[in-house]
Amino acid sequence: MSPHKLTFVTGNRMKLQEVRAILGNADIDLVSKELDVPEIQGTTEEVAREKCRRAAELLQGPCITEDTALCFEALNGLPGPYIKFFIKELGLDGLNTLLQGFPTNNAWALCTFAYSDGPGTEPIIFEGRVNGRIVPPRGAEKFGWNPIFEVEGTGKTFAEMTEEEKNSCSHRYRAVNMLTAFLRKHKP
Ligand SMILES: O=c1nc[nH]c2c1ncn2[C@H]1C[C@H](O)[C@@H](COP(=O)(O)OP(=O)(O)OP(=O)(O)O)O1
Ligand SMILES: [Mg+2]
Repeated sequence: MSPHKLTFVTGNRMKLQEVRAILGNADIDLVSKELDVPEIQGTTEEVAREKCRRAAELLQGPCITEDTALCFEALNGLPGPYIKFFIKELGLDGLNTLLQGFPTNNAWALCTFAYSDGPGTEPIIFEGRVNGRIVPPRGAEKFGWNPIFEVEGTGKTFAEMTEEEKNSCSHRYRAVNMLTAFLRKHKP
């Protein structure tokens, strides 16, 4: 059987690297397209859906996109899909300061993949979630909020894990598995 060709539209090389590692030798030929697709405001699902619709329009073909949210329990799920702007303006220390005075630093990481069959079709959504808490930065500052997200039950931030460790328990790992299960079943 020939591998399933899939175009992943993202401007983030770290995401691409992780998705490739998670896919490993799954029967998927991942092609990447580095486009910066405009992102709307809304719930994580709305943001993810619209991002994929716009990517499919730009590409004029089928594609997948991914949107990552970091959600603080104390803030009812914010910053959520807006985490990128919060990191840019506040930094990792600032995100810790933000939670001072709140009773909990519980958080969850949410990865939302969207699959589109092409322009004009409704994207299908796959979510992966991991619980944890926001802590002062620990580990290498290589990728986004990795140093401040301590994964529940591990005592480690994502930045303190090896790539293999992170890729076998992450929000992204869980979402990719749902996507590949769908593709195997519905797009053989
Ligand atoms: O596993 C992760 N561990 C740590 N940080 C992460 C992770 N995954 C995304 N991130 C960061 C990147 C960006 O600051 C924000 C998500 O924003 P998000 O719009 O989904 O990503 P992006 O704009 O970098 O790439 P894309 O072109 O796919 O939208 O959280
Ligand atoms: Mg983005």
